[in-house]
Amino acid sequence: MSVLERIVETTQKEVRRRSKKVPVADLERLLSERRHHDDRPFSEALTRPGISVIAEHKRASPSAGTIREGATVEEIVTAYERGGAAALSILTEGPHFQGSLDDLKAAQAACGLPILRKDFIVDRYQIVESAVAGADAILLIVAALDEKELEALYTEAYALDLAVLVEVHDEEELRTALEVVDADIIGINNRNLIDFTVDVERTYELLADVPTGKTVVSESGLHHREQLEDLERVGVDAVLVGERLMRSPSPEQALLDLLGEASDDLV
Ligand SMILES: O=C(O)c1ccccc1NCC(=O)[C@H](O)[C@H](O)COP(=O)(O)O
Repeated sequence: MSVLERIVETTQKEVRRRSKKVPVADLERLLSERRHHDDRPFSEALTRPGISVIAEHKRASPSAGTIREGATVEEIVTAYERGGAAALSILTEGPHFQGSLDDLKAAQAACGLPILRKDFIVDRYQIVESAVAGADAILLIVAALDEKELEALYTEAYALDLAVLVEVHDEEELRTALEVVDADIIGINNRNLIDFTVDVERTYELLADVPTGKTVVSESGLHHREQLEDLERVGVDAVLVGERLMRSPSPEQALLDLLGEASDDLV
C-alpha cells in the first residue's frame, strides 16, 4: 500500500468518526452563519502580478517527520502575512501531518489572507466542514479520487463557494483534471507521493500541456529565490511552499528572501 493509499484510508476512518460525533446536517445548519469570501478571494490572490506564494503551515510530514515544534499557528501565519504571502495553506490532516481544523480556525482569526484547507479530501463531509471552519479553498488530489468522486467533490465545493486547487502529478492526471472538471486552478506537485522524491522539472514538463488561461501552482521542494524566478519566467502563477518556511528561525525573513524583497530592517 502506498503512503497516499494509507493516508486516504486513515482519512476515511477519521471522517466516519467525526460524522458520527457531528452529523452533516448539524454542520449544514452552521453554513448560513459563515462569513463571505469576498474579502479573501483565493483565485485572485494567485494571479496578481509577480509570482504569488501560498505559504504552508506544516508541523510534520511523512517524508520529513517533525518539521517544527513550539511555534503557535498565530505566530507562523502572521509572520507569513508580514512576509508577503498571497495566501495560506493550512495542513489539517492529523495522523500524518499533526494538523487539525482548529489550526485553520486559528489562522483565520489571526490574519486576513485567503486560506486553502490542505487535506486529503475524499468525502462531501470534509467540504462542508471546510466551509464552516472558514476555508476559502480546498485541495482535491486527482491521485486520491476516481473520476466520479472528483467531479462530485469539485461541484460540491463550488456550490459552497470554495475555490478548488486540483493537484496532479503526471500527464494522465492532468488530462483527468481538465477533462473531468475543467479545473481552473491546477497544482503540479513536484513530490512523488510513492517514493517522496522531489523534482521541480515535473512542473516544467506538465506546464506545456496546461491550456492558456488556467492558474498554475507549482507545489513542493521549493527553497530558493532563483527557482521562483525561473518558474515565473515560464508563466507559473504561484508556488506552494511549506518546509523551507516552517524550518526557518524567521519564516517572515525566509519568505521575504524567496520573494526577493529586503526586510524593513535591512533598508
Ligand atoms: O510532504 C510530504 O511528505 C507528503 C507526503 C504525502 C502526501 C503529501 C505530502 N505533502 C503535501 C504537500 O504537497 C506539501 O506539503 C506542499 O506541497 C509543500 O511542500 P514543501 O514545500 O516541500 O514542504
